[in-house]
Amino acid sequence: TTSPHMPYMKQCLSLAEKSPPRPTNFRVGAVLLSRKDDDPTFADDLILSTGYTMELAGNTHAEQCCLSNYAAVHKVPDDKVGEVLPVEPGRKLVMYVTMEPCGKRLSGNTPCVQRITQTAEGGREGIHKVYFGVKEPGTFVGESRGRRMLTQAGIEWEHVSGLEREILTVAFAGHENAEKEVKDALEERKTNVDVS
Ligand SMILES: Nc1nc(=O)c(N)c(NC[C@H](O)[C@H](O)[C@H](O)COP(=O)(O)O)[nH]1
Ligand SMILES: [Zn+2]
Repeated sequence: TTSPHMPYMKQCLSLAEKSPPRPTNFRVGAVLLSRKDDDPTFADDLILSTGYTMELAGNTHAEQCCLSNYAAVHKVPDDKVGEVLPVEPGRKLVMYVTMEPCGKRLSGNTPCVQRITQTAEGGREGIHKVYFGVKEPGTFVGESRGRRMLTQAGIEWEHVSGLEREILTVAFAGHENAEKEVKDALEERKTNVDVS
């Protein structure tokens, strides 16, 4: 039996494939949903928003577009998205993303971990958990710190395994030596198997 997370990771991968290939970032896809507590088959999930890298104008990330799209629909600026995300007893906000959210961006733009943690404000929990399909490869920022920053902010995360090769192939598509970078990233995974 495949994990119940797999359909969402595949949806994120399809979103990532819409991203214009660039050598300066990764092609990533994200889905934000509301999930009922103790709902093992996720039968009552409600999808709230989706996003992919550079979907929105400028140098934008998938998670950033996912949150920005939701903010736009609710007519608030990006930094106020926490105020319009649903807060319902017995339900939690969950984000699926093909790649570990960034804790640092070479461009200096606000990292997605910060955008995710900012959804918790004014006593609202905000995003409760993040599922991602691969750790961020070392290409731009070396050892990735996103998942550790999520933990420090009290946000749960989990690595959904099984689509690493597909996710990395899409992510690196705009890079000079994409094939080698995918191979290296997969090797990197084999050496330090811990995704903690
Ligand atoms: N999780 C994630 N979603 C994305 O949509 C995306 N593009 C990245 N990419 C992470 C990578 O670290 C940054 O793309 C580089 O650090 C360059 O930074 P900019 O993207 O120019 O801000 N990571
Ligand atoms: Zn990011």
